[in-house]
Amino acid sequence: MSELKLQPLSGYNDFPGPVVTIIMDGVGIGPQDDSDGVHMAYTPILDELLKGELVTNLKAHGTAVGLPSDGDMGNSEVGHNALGSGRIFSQGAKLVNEALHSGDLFQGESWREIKKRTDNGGTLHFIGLVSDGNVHSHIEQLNIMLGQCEKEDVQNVRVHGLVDGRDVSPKSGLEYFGPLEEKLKSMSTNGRDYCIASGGGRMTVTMDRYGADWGIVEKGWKAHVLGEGRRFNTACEAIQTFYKEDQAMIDQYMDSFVIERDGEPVGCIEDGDSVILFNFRGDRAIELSQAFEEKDFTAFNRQRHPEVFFAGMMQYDGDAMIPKHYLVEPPAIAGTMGEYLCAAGVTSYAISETQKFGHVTYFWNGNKSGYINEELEKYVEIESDKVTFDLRPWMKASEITDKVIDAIHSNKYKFIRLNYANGDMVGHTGVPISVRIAVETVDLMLKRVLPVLEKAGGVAIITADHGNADCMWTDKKGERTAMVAHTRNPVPFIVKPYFNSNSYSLQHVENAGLASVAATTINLLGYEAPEGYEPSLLKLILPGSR
Ligand SMILES: O=C(O)[C@H](O)COP(=O)(O)O
Ligand SMILES: [Mn+2]
Ligand SMILES: [Mn+2]
Repeated sequence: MSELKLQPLSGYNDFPGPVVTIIMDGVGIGPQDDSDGVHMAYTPILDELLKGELVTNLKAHGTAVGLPSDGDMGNSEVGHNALGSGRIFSQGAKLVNEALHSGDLFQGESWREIKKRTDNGGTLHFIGLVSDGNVHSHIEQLNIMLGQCEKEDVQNVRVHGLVDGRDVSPKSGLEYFGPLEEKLKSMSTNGRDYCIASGGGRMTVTMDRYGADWGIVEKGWKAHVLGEGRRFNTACEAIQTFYKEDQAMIDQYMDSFVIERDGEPVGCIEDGDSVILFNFRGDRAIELSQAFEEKDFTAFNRQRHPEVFFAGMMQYDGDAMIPKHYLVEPPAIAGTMGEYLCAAGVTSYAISETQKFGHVTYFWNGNKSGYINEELEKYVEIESDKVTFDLRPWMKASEITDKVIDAIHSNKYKFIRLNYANGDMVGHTGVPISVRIAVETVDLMLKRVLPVLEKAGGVAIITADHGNADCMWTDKKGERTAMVAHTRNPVPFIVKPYFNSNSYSLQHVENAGLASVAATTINLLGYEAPEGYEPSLLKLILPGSR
């Protein structure tokens, strides 16, 4: 533990209230036109805060958060990893690419075990998100693995593909499933039999997170494992049929589908088979992993629990070791801010609603679930509604705020962090009227929290993990397409102190990104930032030094 010791910040005077970090999920700084849902919303509080002295923009995408290139939009995982760990780690998207291109992945124990099973007649099933969104998966990574299967002459391969439309454009499924089905067909020579076996929209089928709605995983289990769901001859036929039957249908909400051949599901998962969950990001991969791995599983009735070799693209939870087998070693995110603060005896409080609860705990703590030190920390989850959030854009922001106000009043916590999910979760629906209400909700919450913090004599840090609401549509030759994915825009960074014991100025940091928030927070709590952390965005002005 000794290397986790924080050194006191010289010249620092303590103040009575807490440091409160408010993450406005998905609220980036956009083009300030009518496609920008943050700009379009009525946000008097945020507008005023942005005029303050301790205000800047932060990079929240691409290499600033450990993604392969600056063409990659940010996301909650990499954003909260950076916020909580104060450093930039090469993330799943990048690590998997490296392991695939070097071929290391195919030398690993998991791949070799899978090969043994397929040599013994087992089918290899790939389950995952079929798109190039690069948030949870990338189709090119699936393609490389399929190429290797062909090269190693794996006989039977089935793909259970989830339709995206959330990290990519809302009705783009055929652009990915068309070429994939073609590719699988062309690989089916010399006795090989490769095809898509089942699938469905990612928000309806399989990819639930944080236990928000296990029914989603059950639906996936039924389609992928048991072969239960509406039958089609091909995945493209399924997608086209869903579009035809409902003009308003968008990919992420599609029902499950099962591909049949000669009247039977073409790819149920059976004893002796292998399964690769090819998503690299953990939050929406953990529940399916548990369904495959846990002996005494109670979240839903599996009906049948096949004996398979199950491997994740990565290990999704390093503490709980979920899953046991995986293809690529995840980033080793140690020495997080939470670990340092616990070692220094600093009390903290983390809160969000279900959809983002793991973001301020699990992602924040370097993809580890559970408390670091239960005596010093309190984690609170408010149960999210089970709807598409265009229907309830206020989400649970008020309930979160009530609790935060209580936490400030209690005087028990020196550091409070919270995530308002609205800008992001509603941003993903692409419904402008709802996005506007979502952003206005967050502004109203600031109006509620800040006066309480002012009374307590604390300091607020207000920022976001990436953009989303800041772009609601794209316009091509006068035709608007809903933009439901995250953006590559910077995010606001605002420090609002309500004390007069210290005085700060902004410190210029070249290419400042989200990872600098941790050092800043640790400084505000009275400590030097740990070695290796990205530089703080604030400078403490010592008396007489101005
Ligand atoms: O999982 C999701 O909802 C999206 O793919 C990414 O959103 P998040 O990174 O904000 O969670
Ligand atoms: Mn987010
Ligand atoms: Mn999002």
